Amino acid sequence: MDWEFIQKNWRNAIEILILTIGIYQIYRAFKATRGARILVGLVVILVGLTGLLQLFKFQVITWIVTRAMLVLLVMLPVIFQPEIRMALARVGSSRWLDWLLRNDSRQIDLLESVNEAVVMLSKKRIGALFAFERNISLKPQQETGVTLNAVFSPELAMSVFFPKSPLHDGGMILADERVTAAACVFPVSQRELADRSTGLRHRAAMGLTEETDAVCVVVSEETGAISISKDGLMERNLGEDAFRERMAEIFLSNMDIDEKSVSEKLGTESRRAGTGDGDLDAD
Ligand SMILES: Nc1ncnc2c1ncn2[C@@H]1O[C@H](COP(=O)(O)OP(=O)(O)OP(=O)(O)O)[C@@H](O)[C@H]1O
Repeated sequence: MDWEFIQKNWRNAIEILILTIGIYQIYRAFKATRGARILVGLVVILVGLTGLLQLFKFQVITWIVTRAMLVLLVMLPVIFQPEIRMALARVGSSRWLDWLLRNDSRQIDLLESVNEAVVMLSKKRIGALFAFERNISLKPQQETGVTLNAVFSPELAMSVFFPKSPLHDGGMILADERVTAAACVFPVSQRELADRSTGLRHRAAMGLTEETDAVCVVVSEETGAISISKDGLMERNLGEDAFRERMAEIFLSNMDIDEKSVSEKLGTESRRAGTGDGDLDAD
């Protein structure tokens, strides 16, 4: 490799690198979504069709396919609207931007109340589903439930999810440090899950986090197990400490270390004052 070769080709190398990173990032953003399969299907059909047309040189079909591709190009943003929204939201919620848009202490307080509520629900084996709105609005899901617009408290969560309460069926949505609605219906994940026993509450959490950047917390009615769903994936059977740590990681990752230690302290104190009466069970 001589100097002249490098001088001639360095632009190409950078271009290839940018394209590779770009394509990989698009693949990563789409990977966990339902649109991924449609996209792979479309690419396979297009590559196959183009290969065949090059081989046989059918003029009329080539003309039709070229025009159809243009129409498809216009349709793509419509077909992939949820995936595109999610991909953009992921860019928007990257750690760098989070760092710029710091959280305040209200979020620490809310998180502590949520942790306390979830642990209480788990110990009493009361099934619950919480969704935390982030960058993508959960307005469509809110409209399926009952608007509350209330300050969150563990007592409110217990009352809402208490069996036979009028609002216990469905999920509670939290946005801007408030409870916006309860008894909301979330989209149920259609993914083939290895574990066929996964019930509707857990599937609804995964469905919502597949389609939006929300984070869901599920308390199993059957076992009391606590799970967190993010990006369409489910972290199951988190013990009390693991759950608190994971929540802090997700929601407070952009905070200063001393702010975090304040919240950890709060967590320890409220754990000592916990009102639950049983141990967590695994699924
Ligand atoms: N689409 C949905 N959106 C929100 N909540 C839902 C949805 N579908 C079901 N649920 C809630 O899940 C409850 C049924 O849970 P199911 O027993 O099927 O789930 P599960 O994941 O096995 O949970 P558990 O471990 O608590 O039994 C319903 O009573 C309802 O409150």
